[in-house]
Amino acid sequence: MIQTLQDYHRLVEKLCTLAHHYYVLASPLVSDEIYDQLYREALAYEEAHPTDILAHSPTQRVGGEVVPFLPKQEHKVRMWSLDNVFNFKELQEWLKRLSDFAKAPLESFVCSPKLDGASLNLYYENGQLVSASMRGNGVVGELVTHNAKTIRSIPLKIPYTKPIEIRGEVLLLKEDFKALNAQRLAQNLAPFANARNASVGSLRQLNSSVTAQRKLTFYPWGLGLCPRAFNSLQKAMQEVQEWGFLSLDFVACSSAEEIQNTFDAFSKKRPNLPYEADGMVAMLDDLELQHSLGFTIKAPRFAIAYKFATAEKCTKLLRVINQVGRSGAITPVGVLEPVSVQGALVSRATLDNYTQIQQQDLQINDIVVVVRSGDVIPKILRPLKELRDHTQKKITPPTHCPSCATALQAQALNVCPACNLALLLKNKPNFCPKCVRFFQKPTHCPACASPLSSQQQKCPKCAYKVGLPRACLECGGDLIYQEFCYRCNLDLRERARGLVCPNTSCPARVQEGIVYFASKQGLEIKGLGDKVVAQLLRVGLLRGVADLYTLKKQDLLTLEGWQEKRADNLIRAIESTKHAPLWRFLCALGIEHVGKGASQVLSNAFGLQVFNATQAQITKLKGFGSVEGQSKIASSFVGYLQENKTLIETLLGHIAPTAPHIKEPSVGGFFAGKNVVLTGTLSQPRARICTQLEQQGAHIQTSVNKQTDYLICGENPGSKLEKAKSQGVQILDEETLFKHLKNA
Ligand SMILES: NC(=O)c1ccc[n+]([C@@H]2O[C@H](COP(=O)([O-])OP(=O)(O)OC[C@H]3O[C@@H](n4cnc5c(N)ncnc54)[C@H](O)[C@@H]3O)[C@@H](O)[C@H]2O)c1
Ligand SMILES: [Zn+2]
Repeated sequence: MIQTLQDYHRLVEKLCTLAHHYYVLASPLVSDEIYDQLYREALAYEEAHPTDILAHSPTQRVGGEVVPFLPKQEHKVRMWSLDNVFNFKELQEWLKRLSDFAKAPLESFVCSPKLDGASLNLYYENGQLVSASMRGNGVVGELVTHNAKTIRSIPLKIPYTKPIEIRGEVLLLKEDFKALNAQRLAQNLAPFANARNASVGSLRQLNSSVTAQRKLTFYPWGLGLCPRAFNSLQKAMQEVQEWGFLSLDFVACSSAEEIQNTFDAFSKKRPNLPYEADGMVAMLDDLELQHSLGFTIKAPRFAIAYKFATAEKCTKLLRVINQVGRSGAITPVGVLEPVSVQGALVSRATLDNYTQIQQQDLQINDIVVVVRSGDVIPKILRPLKELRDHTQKKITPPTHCPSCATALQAQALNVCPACNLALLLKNKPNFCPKCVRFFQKPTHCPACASPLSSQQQKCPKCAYKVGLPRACLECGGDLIYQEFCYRCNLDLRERARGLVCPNTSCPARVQEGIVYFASKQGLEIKGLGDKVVAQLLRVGLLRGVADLYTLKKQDLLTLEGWQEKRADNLIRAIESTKHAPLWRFLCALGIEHVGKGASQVLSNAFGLQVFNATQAQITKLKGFGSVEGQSKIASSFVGYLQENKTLIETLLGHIAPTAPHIKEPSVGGFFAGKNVVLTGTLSQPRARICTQLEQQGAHIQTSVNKQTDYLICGENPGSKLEKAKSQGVQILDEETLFKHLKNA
């Protein structure tokens, strides 16, 4: 928000620059939504300080300068701009202002799509098209009759013979725009940034044969000079259509709610419309009333543009802080001047990595474009360098972890710094250094063109070997391994890397690890979000995930903000994870590359023996992306288990994840294929014993039944012992149990 006169002057200068690029040069520097946002900031200041208003402020004038290279023409009746609203509340406010001004309730409106093209004013006399002029500054516009005559949807003759101005929008239909850009690319010409620019550029051509090739379309939306006493805009437009013009949707509405419904319907239809629309125009239908309500300095009072919501906003980047993830990766996060994006106040947004910051030359105090799409974390897209005001400061990457002060290490990025595509193994095709060719794995069989899945080594139809070639197909030379981004082809070898804190006991990493363990992706422990984890770490009740299982209600009750019920709930929530499915437990560990899918495959393949599975066994699993006998998932999983042996053992001492029964145990022995029940107190945690039994192919049952083979009986056995005896189930004491386990 601008506060001072100096800020206001600066903003007006920026807006003038942007408007010049948009209207005159037809090459906008920023998106419309960003322009609209800045425009509104100026407007808000002007409303609060009317005496400060600069006469050249874009809020005070229609459009831009008329371009000098075309003849000028004065409009018979002035042309206008439109004021904007962006939501229902603003629509209601406009309606209220309007009825207050009219001193009567207003009930008859028409709504039409707001076409995003170039305004054109057609003047007819004796039924003949005499002139066509662009809007220009509203009073005078560029005369482009020679070009208008090449547009087939503009009738050169109409049956109405009195002098009349018919106004509408010249645009390129989406299809025609696509074709035009494809053609320009083929001719090595720069493509147009959007259909509006292309339409404006095409209309301003000196040589009308260029315009004629561009397939422009004209839709009428209103009248200027008009001797005939029409009383309804909708009826007038129907009649215009009968004179040979295309028809635009005009929907009659009688209240704010109906206008809103029509807007919602247009928004839904928008992707399927043949043209680009950036909103909807709502107008009073009664032309006489329109006339009597008149105009503000640049726009009619009787009409409003209701703009489609967009996910983009701009705001100032105040500073950058560094977040440490559970893997130690440092993510720079931008602290922003709060801005409302799609109804949510955004004050922080992620910046991905420092390579990107450097590539974009992002600086502190830059005005940045922020997006929020769906429930994804807001993201800073890019800085608006045109709006720099000499207060900008460079951003330097950190050298030490903000949490534990360990020196940071560089690590391969997991996203492409240029286009942000997640980088997977497949981003390593072979590369021939001699003839500079990439060899990517084919998506279709080169021999018979059958489609291939990414895993296939041979074509399913003709059995042609479709893996990567070992030698260059052009020159036969050796291929080298090179990393590059699949989408934008950026060579990633020399790129700066991501930063990581290598300290596994870094407090920030530990905290993130516990939060993840308790999150929806992990064991879903309700009531254990980041704030609670931070508190428990701070007071020393937690040092790692394993401590969750020794947390006591009494300890929680000594902490600030904890009452009986809250403590009970948390303890119960933790307790309830003790028999969580094994795959969830694996997932909760947050091992790199081992997400939900991989955890499920691992759990189904190995059951509780997964903790003993070898890298070679895991690599063989279907879908584990084995490339030349290497699987990222397998090495990451096995590596994690080796490094965290004690942690896993401690966790399995507390909890016994439920695993699917593996019918064919990989290790045979006394318990292979047997159903086993445990009762009484044993000298080792029950979960650990269960794990060992399952590793030998036993199936652990919770109660004794006819299928039970053995009952393992510790001290103070429960009723299970009686039941086992009555069913004739063989009973083993602890000593025998361990003997058999050892012998296996
Ligand atoms: N990106 C930039 O840098 C930049 C700079 C300046 C302006 N702009 C954009 O231009 C807009 C402001 O331009 P403006 O003041 O000329 O207003 P406008 O172009 O948004 O609205 C007025 C125009 O809408 C057109 N229109 C389309 N469909 C219509 C319909 N159904 N009924 C009536 N009119 C219809 C008419 O040509 C009319 O002149 C801003 O909202 C902004 O998004 C962008
Ligand atoms: Zn650290």
